Order: sequence, then C-alpha cells, then structure tokens
Amino acid sequence: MDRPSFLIHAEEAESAAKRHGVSVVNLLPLLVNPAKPLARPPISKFPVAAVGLGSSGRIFVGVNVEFPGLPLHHSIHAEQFLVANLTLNSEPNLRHFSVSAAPCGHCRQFLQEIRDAPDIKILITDPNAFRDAVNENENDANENDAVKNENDAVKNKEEDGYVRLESILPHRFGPNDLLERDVPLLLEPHDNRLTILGVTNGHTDSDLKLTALAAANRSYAPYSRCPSGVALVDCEGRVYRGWYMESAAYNPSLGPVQAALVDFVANGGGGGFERIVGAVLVEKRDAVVRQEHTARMLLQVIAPKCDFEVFHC
Ligand SMILES: O=c1ccn([C@H]2C[C@H](O)[C@@H](CO)O2)c(=O)[nH]1
Ligand SMILES: [Zn+2]
Repeated sequence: MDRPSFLIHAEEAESAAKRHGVSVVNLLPLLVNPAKPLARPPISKFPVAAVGLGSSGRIFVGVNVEFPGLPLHHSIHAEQFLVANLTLNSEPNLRHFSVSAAPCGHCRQFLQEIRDAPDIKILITDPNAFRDAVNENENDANENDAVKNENDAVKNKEEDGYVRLESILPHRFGPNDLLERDVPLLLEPHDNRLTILGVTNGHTDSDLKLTALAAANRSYAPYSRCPSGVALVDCEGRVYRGWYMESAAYNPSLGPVQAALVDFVANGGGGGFERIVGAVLVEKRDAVVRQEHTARMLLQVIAPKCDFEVFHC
C-alpha cells in the first residue's frame, strides 16, 4: 500500500477499499502501518499512527510528534493529532479509528470532547493490546471491577475487531459534567466573535494576524472561555494555523501552537520546524488562561529564528 497522506478524500477512500476488497471501515487498519513513517518521535523512537474515518467519508491520519529540548508534556499524541486534523478540516464527526498502539488514558480522555464519544469505535492493530489484558486478568484470582471492565472490552470486541471507546474508558468524566448539553463540542462549528483590540498604527493588518484571529475564532475553549489561535509562516511563505482545544479534564488540552504544528506536519511538505520563520498568537487580553509565555518558549526551542508576535482580542 502506498504511503498515505494526512487526508484521503472520500472517493479515493472508496476506491482504495474496493481495491482491497474491504469496506472503508475495514480499510482503516490497513493504513495504520504505512502511516507510521509520518510520525516524528526523535525521543521515544516509538512511532504511533491513528487513522480515522470522518462522517463525510474522508480518512484522516494522526501521528505522534515529540520535541527534543522540551518537557515531554508538550508532545502531541497520534490520537490528538488525528482530532486536530479533523477539526482543521471542518470534519463534523469521528465514528471509527484504528491505531497502532492502545490509546493512553490522556487520549481516551481527550476524545471525550467529541459528541457521542462513548460510541466511537476503535481498532488497535497491536496484537498484544488485548492479549495482555486477558492473560493478566486470568491470572488474577481476585476479579475486581477494573479487571471485569477490561475483560468486557475484550468480549465487546465486535467481529470487525473494533471496540467502543466506552468499553476502554468506563465511568467517563467529560463535557456533560461541566457544560450544558447544547454547547457545541470540539468538532462542531465555533465562532467566538473576537476582534483585534487597539489601534493598528495605520498599518494594514497582516495576513498572518488575520489568519491567527480567524483561528482564535474557531478555538474550542468552553471551560476557561479563553480561546486562542496561532498562525505560522515557513521560509517559503506558506501559512499554517491552529487553535486551542480544551479538555473537560484540563490537562489533555491541546495548545494553539501544537495545533498549528499539526497543520505544519500535515501540510508542510515534511520539513523540520526550523523552517518556521514567523508566528502570531491571538488571545484575549487579561485571559485567565494565557498561551503567550508557553507559546514563546516552545517556538524558541523548536524554531529559534522564528519571529513571534502577540495580539490581544
Ligand atoms: O496514546 C498514545 C500513547 C503514546 N503515544 C506516543 C507519545 C509519545 O510520543 C510516544 C511514547 O509514549 O508514543 C501516542 O501517540 N498515543
Ligand atoms: Zn495518548
């Protein structure tokens, strides 16, 4: 199978599935291994790929991205990359994805921001992912709730090999614990109605600033109400953008620079982060959650020549 790109259009997905004699849902696990070389794991040397099917019929790829010189919590997990890729492409929902390794707790939590998250179906291609659970649990004379849940997950495996997210993250804490039911969730449209504050000194607004503002307007920040967006430009003048995405559990939130780096990795032609020469962050003045200091530090480490500007809205 050809090495996939980060987005496969619906018609292309249909014809690839036909070629392999499978449904599009069953094509996803076949794309996982070929996507692994797209990962950037210089610290762990452990590439992870996640391949998801959007409700539009398009297929999206996510990979893990690590940043030497920075604390590990700045890393982007493959599943988070996948979700960011979906939102950057205005994909309204995710129902199935396949991933090379069992999703960690942080990713199971981040996925809760998607509408009807408990019903998302996941196929883990690592053959040991469930074998371990069964063997360990069989050796455990004292069957407790956690063991029972894991065994249930194995039993709940459907014929096509998928399990529901709920079976690997029972008793979820998520948006329903903190938000009214009618608040748009992560993959649903957002318009934060932000405008740039202050005088522009007679200068016309730069494209990068307007791109960062448009990104901030699509940010998903229902918990802090502090949306933000980032625009990046590379040495060839190509522009990338991303926005802050929050989690009900706070810590698995994805920062706006990471989200813009997802765009850079997915659409930047495979070059290194040092190719990024300019960045703009737009966020609220006096926000209780501010990105400025983390964003500056992150960019300084990965792209030392990058010029960084902040505008308030
Ligand atoms: O759910 C997971 C678990 C781990 N990783 C990545 C993070 C890090 O780059 C590497 C080792 O943990 O694997 C993921 O992408 N998803
Ligand atoms: Zn994870």
